Amino acid sequence: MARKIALEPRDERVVVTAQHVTKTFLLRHTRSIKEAVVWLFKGRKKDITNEFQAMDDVSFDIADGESVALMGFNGSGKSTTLKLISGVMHPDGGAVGIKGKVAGLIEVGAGFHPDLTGHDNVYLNGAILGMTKEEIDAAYDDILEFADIGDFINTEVKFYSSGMYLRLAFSVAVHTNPDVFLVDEILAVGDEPFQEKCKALIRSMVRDGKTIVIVSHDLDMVEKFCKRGLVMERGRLVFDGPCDQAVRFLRGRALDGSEDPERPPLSEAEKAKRLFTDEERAAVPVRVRIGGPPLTAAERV
Ligand SMILES: Nc1ncnc2c1ncn2[C@@H]1O[C@H](COP(=O)(O)OP(=O)(O)OP(=O)(O)O)[C@@H](O)[C@H]1O
Repeated sequence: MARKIALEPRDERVVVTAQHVTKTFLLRHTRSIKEAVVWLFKGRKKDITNEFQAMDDVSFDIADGESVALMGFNGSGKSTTLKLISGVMHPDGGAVGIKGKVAGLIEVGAGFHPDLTGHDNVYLNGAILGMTKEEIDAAYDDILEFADIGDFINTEVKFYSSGMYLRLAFSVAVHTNPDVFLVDEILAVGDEPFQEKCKALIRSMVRDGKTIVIVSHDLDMVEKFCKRGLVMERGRLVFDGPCDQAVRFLRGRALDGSEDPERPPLSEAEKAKRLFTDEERAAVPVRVRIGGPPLTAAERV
């Protein structure tokens, strides 16, 4: 469970809040025995581990019924953010608050036991996600129908393909009827018909006003599904606004390479190819403060 904090009474519609969240990972460097001996004899000068800040003072609120896309380049901190919301990970600093039941697909098969059959895992996973036995009994046929894995339901899940895992895990998660539904990129391992089925389901959830947070690199898809977009960059939240603007912002970053600290300044020809002019960037507000004075997109670029 995520650390519970008192949600600000200023807006009771808020169902997820992240306040000044930081998360640091310890990176261990593997060394050969020879390198380790040299390291010992040289007085253990350089640390054998170093820290990596995956989330750096990230704050946002998500209101009931919002559909939010969490975007950014590889390693920007999206999955870590989702894990903190789901409660499988805790922040080092700041706080994450959740109102209601959270479920979704963060890692395919997380919560599945490899030696149990699909059937037994439905009950195990359903219980982990907060369902009672009666609720699972009532939803069981629907779970099976949506997963559509036939007789494999009676096979141990260690023999499943990754797509079968996804089908069953997604189906259980959906049928827990969560208040906040989280979806990570993992839809990618399903075949096309199943992906379409999931997308149709997500679309209907959005229509029904369910709170959804989607992490995806499929910008066309998230633009269709989500009203709001958050863009992360090296552990920081750099954009929070309408999803179409967030997608343009991210594509602009990809084109002008401005997220790469090693990159030399842009040539005039490269600048001409950018989606956003400097004036347009200045006009796009960054709604979430990242500490310090209020920012505009132009100041961040
Ligand atoms: N358990 C962990 N231990 C060490 N480092 C980690 C751990 N989990 C994530 N990281 C690091 O934190 C950073 C952010 O990872 P995260 O998975 O949140 O990024 P992401 O934006 O989801 O990336 P991608 O688009 O590639 O999935 C990465 O550099 C990653 O290597």
